[in-house]
Amino acid sequence: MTAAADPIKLMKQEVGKAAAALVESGSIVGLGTGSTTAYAIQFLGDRLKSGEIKDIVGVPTSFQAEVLSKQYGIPLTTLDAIDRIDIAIDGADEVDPQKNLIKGGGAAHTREKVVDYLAKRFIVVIDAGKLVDRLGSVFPVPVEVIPMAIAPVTRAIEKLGGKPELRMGVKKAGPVITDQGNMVIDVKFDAIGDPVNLEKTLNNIPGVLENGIFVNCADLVLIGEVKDGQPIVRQL
Ligand SMILES: O=C[C@H](O)[C@H](O)[C@H](O)COP(=O)(O)O
Repeated sequence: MTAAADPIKLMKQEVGKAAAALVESGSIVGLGTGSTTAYAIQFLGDRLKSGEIKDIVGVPTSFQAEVLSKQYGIPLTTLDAIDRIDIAIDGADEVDPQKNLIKGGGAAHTREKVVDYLAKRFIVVIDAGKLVDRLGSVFPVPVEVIPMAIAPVTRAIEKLGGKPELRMGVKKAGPVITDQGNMVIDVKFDAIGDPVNLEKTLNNIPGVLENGIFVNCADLVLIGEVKDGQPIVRQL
């Protein structure tokens, strides 16, 4: 007897495949972080290996993306060696109807923001469970903070009405440390009425490096769903 396929995994695979299919030969590709983007990187590597596309080069947004890209044979570069990113593929933790995002569930939002905003075309890959009417409904906003400023930043966030929580490691004692050597405060807001302003306000607190609100940057959101037992992809 075979085990039933995990529907979330199926949706992520399907949406990852759909995003990888949008990459053309000769492209410089921003490679996002997380479990959904991991499938896009895998399928992109498959297309390269089979000769379906050629001459692509990737810009990874995290150590995870770098390791996966190497595993799947995608050549990599850095931002100082290129003058454009043609397309970026990245996941999200929440997406609202205006295609605004909360990202950073994997603590990679700072590098992701640099790469995703630079891309001429930014494709977001999610499963249907990430769609919300209003940002902040479920997921807290990740805020990357330099370690010496954790206490004052926490107090400043409380004054804004947020409920801050220092992100702790799993299978590691103590806080999560980002690829930049910083910490992450996850901030729960009751509901985010004005994501444009909240993004700026959080980034204006001294000691904050970057937060996970991404506004006005996603060009296309690919949503994985399961319909009649089959995974499908629709667009927002
Ligand atoms: O820091 C991580 C990223 O922003 C991810 O893209 C985001 O958390 C979504 O990840 P996943 O596809 O694993 O849900």
